Amino acid sequence: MKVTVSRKAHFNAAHRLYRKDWSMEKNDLVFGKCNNPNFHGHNYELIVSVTGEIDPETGFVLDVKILSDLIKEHIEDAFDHKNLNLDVPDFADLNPTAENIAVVIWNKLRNHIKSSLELEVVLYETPRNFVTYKGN
Ligand SMILES: Nc1nc2c(c(=O)[nH]1)N=C([C@H](O)[C@H](O)COP(=O)(O)OP(=O)(O)OP(=O)(O)O)CN2
Ligand SMILES: [Zn+2]
Repeated sequence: MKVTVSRKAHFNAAHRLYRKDWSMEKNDLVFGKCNNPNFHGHNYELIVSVTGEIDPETGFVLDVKILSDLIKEHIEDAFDHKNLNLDVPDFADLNPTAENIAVVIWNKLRNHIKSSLELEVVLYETPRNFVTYKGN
């Protein structure tokens, strides 16, 4: 019997969507207002879910405090109030789209959660736009 435990988190960050190897015109065409050279920001909402068997001794799939501490240390402290393009090395050469941010978050957390547990990341870039990554 598998159960899913989820934790919500939040970070505020700036970004610009563009490719360094494209002209301004092409970036404008593809990324529109998201290519603003002066950046723009989002209030990102993150839901991290872990699925697995309940430990019969503790009644936990994973102590949600452990999940909360992992998200704070590896995601919130790294991304909150940062410019993703300029301040976060993961995006030095990777466009900080919601898709890429979700994959980066998943990879950062995966190493710290035992492999028998499934991991899913849902990232809301705006209240209406969100992406999901489960590692495949
Ligand atoms: N597939 C993706 N498409 C877009 C992404 C993305 O990460 N993945 N990102 C953006 C921009 O970051 C943009 O800032 C999104 O904001 P906005 O268009 O303002 O958001 P909304 O759709 O919620 O606003 P509306 O008022 O509903 O237009 C664009 N595309
Ligand atoms: Zn944006």
